[in-house]
Amino acid sequence: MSRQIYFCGSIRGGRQDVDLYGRLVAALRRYGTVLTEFVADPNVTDMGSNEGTATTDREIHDRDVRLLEECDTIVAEVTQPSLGVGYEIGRGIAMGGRRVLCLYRPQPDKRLSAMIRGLPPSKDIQVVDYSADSFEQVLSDFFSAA
Ligand SMILES: O=c1[nH]c(=O)n([C@H]2C[C@H](O)[C@@H](COP(=O)(O)O)O2)cc1CO
Repeated sequence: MSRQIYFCGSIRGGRQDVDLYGRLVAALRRYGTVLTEFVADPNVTDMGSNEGTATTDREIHDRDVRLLEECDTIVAEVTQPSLGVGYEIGRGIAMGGRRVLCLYRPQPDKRLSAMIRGLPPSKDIQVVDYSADSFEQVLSDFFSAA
């Protein structure tokens, strides 16, 4: 069976990076099935326009926890801070058995949360600094280490 990839990106935390999310999701499709393509949908706004099957916040939460249970790999773009993304990463790690790649674009005057940067690194849990032009190599390195 192909890899089941849960992609996380900010929605209500701000949609500044939605185009990059689209490029990441397109690249991730080469490595497996992306369960959360709606995160990269430019029609989904921070004020909550509907993104498919779930309409209420409870439905969104329950569907996403179910998808987290189904996935074997979590890839999170963590540059734009998002409560939901932080929750998904923590909950996914607590489930155990999932590989996790957090992607961060360093910027002046900002620091990534210690609760993400401080994750104990391993082959299966990585927090990587990257740029919008360099993610292909980062993804290739992460998935080839599986
Ligand atoms: O409408 C939604 N649909 C949805 O799937 N999410 C999930 C997936 C994203 O990786 C993450 C974004 O969280 P937040 O909205 O707090 O930035 O939460 C979050 C929302 C809105 O909070």
